[in-house]
Amino acid sequence: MKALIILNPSSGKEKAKGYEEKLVEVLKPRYDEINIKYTKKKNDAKNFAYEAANEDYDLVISLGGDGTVNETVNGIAPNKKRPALGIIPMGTVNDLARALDIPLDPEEAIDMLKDSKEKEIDIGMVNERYFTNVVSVGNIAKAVHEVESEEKSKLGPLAYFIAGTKEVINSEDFLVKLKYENKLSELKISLLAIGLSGALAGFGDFLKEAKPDDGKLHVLAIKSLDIGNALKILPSAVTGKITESENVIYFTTDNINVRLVEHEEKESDIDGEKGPNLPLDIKVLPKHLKVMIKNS
Ligand SMILES: Nc1ncnc2c1ncn2[C@@H]1O[C@H](COP(=O)(O)OP(=O)(O)OP(=O)(O)O)[C@@H](O)[C@H]1O
Repeated sequence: MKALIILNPSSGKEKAKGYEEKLVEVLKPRYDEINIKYTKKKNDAKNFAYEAANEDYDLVISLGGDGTVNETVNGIAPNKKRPALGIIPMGTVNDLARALDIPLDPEEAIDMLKDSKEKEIDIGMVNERYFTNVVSVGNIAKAVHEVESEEKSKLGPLAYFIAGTKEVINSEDFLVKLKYENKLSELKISLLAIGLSGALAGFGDFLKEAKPDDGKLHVLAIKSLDIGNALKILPSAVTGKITESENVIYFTTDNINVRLVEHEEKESDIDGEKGPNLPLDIKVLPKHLKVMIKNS
């Protein structure tokens, strides 16, 4: 068994390297070959993961923040034979770790690997890129990623929603054309989020219906929002019933095309990073990625 650790020395306020030794010790009983590669710049993690898949590695561990996880997934995903992904979260948001209940404390995440199992999860493809959590159009995702971690752990989904709501209210509506499963709809909205799991942009249990391996894209569109109807949505968001709210359109599909009707340009956000401008072609790749999770 072969494992590769992709370590971003700049992650987690440059603390990532401090976890290297412990991680190697924990992997030793299960893996007879363990290698470490350090990233220096953009796309290193993606290239290292791609090479590892072609060199028959069984496991690739991302020791870094969400940027490193995203690149690692983008390196693993295009291959026929795909190593499992391990996540030692060193970021501020750690979306995928949150969604899969992987400990957010790096020490605990390393300890988890002593007794872990592989889980196959869906990932998505948007234009030529892979994503693990959510593609959004509108200002909400940016806002969500700006919420302080302390606020997050105290308030949970509520903190995200409040941050998001502020941005949604301040953002301009836009007209989109959605094409999915032979249906065509034109909507005036202030936010569109297309996600794989319930942790839409870190919303925790925001969408109770969504499971990381249900083979579906969960499409959530919020119609024009003012303070009044934002406050109406709030209680349903906290209880995970946002889809029942009258200002929200929610459906599932396995692929969708999103284009603008009036605006000339609008950019997307993919898993908290800048994505391509619209139009977007999005599809789900069911159970395409194996991730190490708690064995319980
Ligand atoms: N040795 C390095 N020094 C500085 N930057 C690096 C190095 N290696 C990779 N990077 C850059 O680090 C970024 C990814 O950082 P990281 O994995 O910490 O994600 P993040 O999204 O910044 O995390 P978060 O915002 O959650 O803390 C990428 O843009 C990559 O180009």
